[in-house]
Amino acid sequence: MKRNGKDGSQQQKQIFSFRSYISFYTRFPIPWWLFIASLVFGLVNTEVVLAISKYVIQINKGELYNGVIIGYSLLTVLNAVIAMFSNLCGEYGIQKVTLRARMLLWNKILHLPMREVERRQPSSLISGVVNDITQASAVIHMIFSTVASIYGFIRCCVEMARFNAKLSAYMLLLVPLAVGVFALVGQLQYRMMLRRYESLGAMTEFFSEHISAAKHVKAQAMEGLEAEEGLRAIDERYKADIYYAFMEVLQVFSNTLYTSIGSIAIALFGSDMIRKGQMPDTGINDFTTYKGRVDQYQAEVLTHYQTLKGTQGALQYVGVLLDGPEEDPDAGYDLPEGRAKEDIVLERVSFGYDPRQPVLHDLSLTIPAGITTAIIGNNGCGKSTLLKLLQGIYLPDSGRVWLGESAVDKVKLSQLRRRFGCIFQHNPLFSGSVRDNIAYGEKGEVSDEAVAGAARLADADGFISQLPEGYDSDVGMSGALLSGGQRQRVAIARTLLSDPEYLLMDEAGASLDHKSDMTIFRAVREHMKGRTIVVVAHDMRTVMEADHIIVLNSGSLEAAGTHEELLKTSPTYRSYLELQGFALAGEEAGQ
Ligand SMILES: Nc1ncnc2c1ncn2[C@@H]1O[C@H](COP(=O)(O)OP(=O)(O)OP(=O)(O)O)[C@@H](O)[C@H]1O
Repeated sequence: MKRNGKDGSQQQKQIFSFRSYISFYTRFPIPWWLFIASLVFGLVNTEVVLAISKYVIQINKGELYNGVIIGYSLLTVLNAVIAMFSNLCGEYGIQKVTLRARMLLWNKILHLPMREVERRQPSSLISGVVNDITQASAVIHMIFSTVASIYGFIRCCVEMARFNAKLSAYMLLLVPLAVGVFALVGQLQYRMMLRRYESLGAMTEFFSEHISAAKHVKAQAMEGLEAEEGLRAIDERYKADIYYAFMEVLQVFSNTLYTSIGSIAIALFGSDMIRKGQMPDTGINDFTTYKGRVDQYQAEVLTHYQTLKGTQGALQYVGVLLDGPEEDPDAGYDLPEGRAKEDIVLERVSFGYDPRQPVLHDLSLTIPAGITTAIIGNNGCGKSTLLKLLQGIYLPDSGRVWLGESAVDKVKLSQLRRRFGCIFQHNPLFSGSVRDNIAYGEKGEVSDEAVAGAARLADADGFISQLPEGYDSDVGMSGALLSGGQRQRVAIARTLLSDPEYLLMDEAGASLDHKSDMTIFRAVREHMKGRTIVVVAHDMRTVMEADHIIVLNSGSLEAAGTHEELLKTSPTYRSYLELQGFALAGEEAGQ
């Protein structure tokens, strides 16, 4: 299973350029002042470090005066304090960047077009918000640290050159070697990091999907097979981690090797200079003190480059996501005021989740305002898809959906969707109380009476009042503490509380017993009297209660009309009635 959707990561590697990577940081406010403060502390600390070096050289020479010891001690403490403040500001900045980047990503996910949401696995999106985004701050912090490190590098080089210009010149000749090695390792770091994050995403996807299906795994005794599948997901991450660890070892090795080459060069050239009397006997030791500082700052600068490349790999998925399309629910025209007085019209609508495989073909039909319309058809013929097009969850590939005079693809989606209430076969509940779930989506205070009224309409108040804490009872994660039918009633109550102008019911009664299904359906119709209801149902008793019936056949319109009309015009309709045991006498059907 591949993270990053069906297109795989190859395509995303091409899209997420270095420029996109950098422009990621223009998408949210960055607390520059914290990083600047961290930088200033860092620069001051460089001076303190240099001053300490001078004391160290004096101590090495045996100049153990009180002033030297006290100065060395005070500066060492000062160094620690300044470093603490520098880190404090930097860390605070990092956490702020992570917070803002996370919010940015969450908002993006909320506004992804449905096609995009489905193209990406939910767990990949979760992994983006939870894991990947934590890398976002690394680059900002690194920019400032790099400035401090470059400053430190130059200052230490100057001091080193003052101490011994000739030996320093030899050392600087080694710098291009270090740059080359670190650049190579940086490129590797990018690839390894990308692989790590991809495998982490794939592993998260695997476990979230398979753990949530634990019941089915047990029921079918598939533990053995699942163990093998799980091992494959774990193994990918294991390999990515191994490669990354090797790369880190390589990084440390190249750093040590570079430092060792420097030390050997100092020993060779330094001893020669001592022999020729160009340097005091303690010269190598003193020079090494400066050289150590130079190496430290140089390694910092080069490691920052590697971090930059590594972060590019870590943010690849997030970056491509942020660069992708977005739905603006407040763009477009205002919907005219009015309550359910407008027909919904589909005009030559064609649509496919994959445009190469259309689900709806050139479909034209009218859903009359103010009455109940039932949609029937075989499994997979496109009934639910049609409902999604009505609310602009998807837009047609061709043709148009109209709400009265308003084209659905031109109006503000936020206004359009608020006019619709939807009850599906499976409705998600959220962790929290029954009351919270019924009032979900309502702005402002919702009275207990309004919540109870909606629950009564959905025939839910009976079971709710028997729960240990009534309306305050917890429904569990995704409503797991309630039965399927109870969850459905809570969802129906929630939809009715929102008092929609158009109600879409997609096999809403499937998890209810027959009696409750009809009782609730009738109560809902009574409550919605004069408003538009569109119901997708397989139970012909429900269908026959509708005022208008649409029969779909493989994504096309077979027939539309009243029960009596369809008995004459739709073979599919007649066959459904017969299959469910309704006797067809002439043009009438009765049980
Ligand atoms: N999110 C999706 N991505 C890709 N294909 C989808 C998606 N949802 C549905 N389909 C496909 O579109 C077709 C129509 O599905 P739809 O759910 O609209 O059918 P339906 O008539 O409501 O079926 P049922 O009676 O079984 O609920 C099916 O072939 C289905 O596989």
